[in-house]
Amino acid sequence: MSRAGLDKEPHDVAKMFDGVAEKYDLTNDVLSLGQDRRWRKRVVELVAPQPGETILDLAAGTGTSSQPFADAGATVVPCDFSIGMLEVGKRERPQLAFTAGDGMRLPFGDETFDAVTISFGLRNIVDPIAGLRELFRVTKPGGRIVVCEFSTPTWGPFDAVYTNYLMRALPTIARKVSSNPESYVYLAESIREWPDQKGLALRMVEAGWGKVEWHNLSGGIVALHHSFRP
Ligand SMILES: C[S@@+](CC[C@H](N)C(=O)[O-])C[C@H]1O[C@@H](n2cnc3c(N)ncnc32)[C@H](O)[C@@H]1O
Repeated sequence: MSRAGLDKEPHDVAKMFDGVAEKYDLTNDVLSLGQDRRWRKRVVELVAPQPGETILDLAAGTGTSSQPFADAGATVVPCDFSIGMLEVGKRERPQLAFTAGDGMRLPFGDETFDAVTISFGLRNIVDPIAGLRELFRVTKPGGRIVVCEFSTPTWGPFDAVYTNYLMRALPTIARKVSSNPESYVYLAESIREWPDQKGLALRMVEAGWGKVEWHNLSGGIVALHHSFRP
């Protein structure tokens, strides 16, 4: 077993991330040509963590997306269902409260968090609307959500070049830098299958969230959707 299928069977997804955990952060930096650092900075700006707040970072993986919230003085709970990713995270960032949990059935009570966020994780959840409902359930009324996910480039010609990168170049580069190159074929396919900016906004509203706005990053390669729990 080296990659999950587009049916996103949870056991296969967790196992696939177990397999890439050791080189996950390095591979991300290489494949995104270093853009991921900029994207992550924008996520933190939008969440705007305040000292004393409690923030859930779902699908946190090794905690790369969680650390900045702790640095800002908030209490962050990085949650993930890949034990391999959690183990690397705990080793690299022992001060963070890594928690094992499935985004479809979160191990937290209702209205626990001031803000919830998920970076490059929602696309992997077998039922994203159910995942968005779970995030809603654990958020306090008035609390906010920021979803960082790959999206659709807004300029047609660029979209064509990007699709070519995704489907051809990315798997080739991944063969050189990743411990599990097949998983990057899944990455490319799952990005192409994922709804565009408006499609994700509609799903968030369907899950109960208030008015959704989004920002495109890197020409729409990534979009940040944000909203609040009414
Ligand atoms: C691409 S990584 C993102 C990690 C981190 N958020 C980041 O920005 O680097 C996606 C993560 O989602 C996790 N994941 C996928 N489906 C999940 C689910 N249903 N519940 C919890 N975690 C899940 C995977 O285990 C993996 O660690």
